[in-house]
Amino acid sequence: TRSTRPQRMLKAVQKNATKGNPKSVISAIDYFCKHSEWAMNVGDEKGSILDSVVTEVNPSTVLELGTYCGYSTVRIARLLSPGTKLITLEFNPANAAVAKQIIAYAGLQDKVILVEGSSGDLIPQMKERFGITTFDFIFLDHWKDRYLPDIKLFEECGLLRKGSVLLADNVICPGTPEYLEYVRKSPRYESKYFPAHLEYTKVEDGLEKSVFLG
Ligand SMILES: O=C(NCCNC(=O)c1cc(-c2ccc(F)cc2)cc(O)c1O)c1cc(O)ncn1
Ligand SMILES: [Mg+2]
Repeated sequence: TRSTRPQRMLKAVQKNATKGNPKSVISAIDYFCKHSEWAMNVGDEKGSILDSVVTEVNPSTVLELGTYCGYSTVRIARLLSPGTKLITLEFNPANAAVAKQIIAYAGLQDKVILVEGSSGDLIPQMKERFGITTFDFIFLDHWKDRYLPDIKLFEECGLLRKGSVLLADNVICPGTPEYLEYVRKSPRYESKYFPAHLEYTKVEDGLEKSVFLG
């Protein structure tokens, strides 16, 4: 049967990247998406903004919602201090299987805990299953209608502390209007929009960075 787009992306990484070299894995995926097939990775333009926020925060506890093929997982994990791990949640088992192999090809498997399941089920389990008290950095890139219910879940589960940083992809395209209204109106967050474009296109999109004020 015909391969899937994530499987073709993995093949492109294995063909064009250097094992153990995260930068070459990132470049191989970006090349594949620009010249072969578009895919919903955060991409190089928004990815550079992601890099700068991760570097600024230098987090000890990290959560990513929506692994997809592991592109942003590799971008984040390559910047983490030694001994720091990131937890990434993926709902779709086929995507998780590809992501696992792409993360391993980059040599970052020891810095990543990939969990299959829905964010709504897994977020309340973070403390007991992974010994998390609070997250320093959260990257939201999963189903766009889950951003708002999940940020409320973070608050209810006591997973945010004064200064926790949430960075959300796709706040313009596909768009997360309810989430944007919530973080921009709430006195409990200091929010800032980083304008960019939908990955590999000229369509307007951007990232919203929201700092929890406690
Ligand atoms: O992660 C899960 N889906 C992918 C989320 N990501 C997106 O949907 C996404 C979409 C687009 C996009 C933009 C324009 C367009 F024309 C088509 C797609 C871009 C992006 O940058 C994304 O991130 C998921 C699955 C599931 O079953 N349960 C929980 N989560
Ligand atoms: Mg996205």
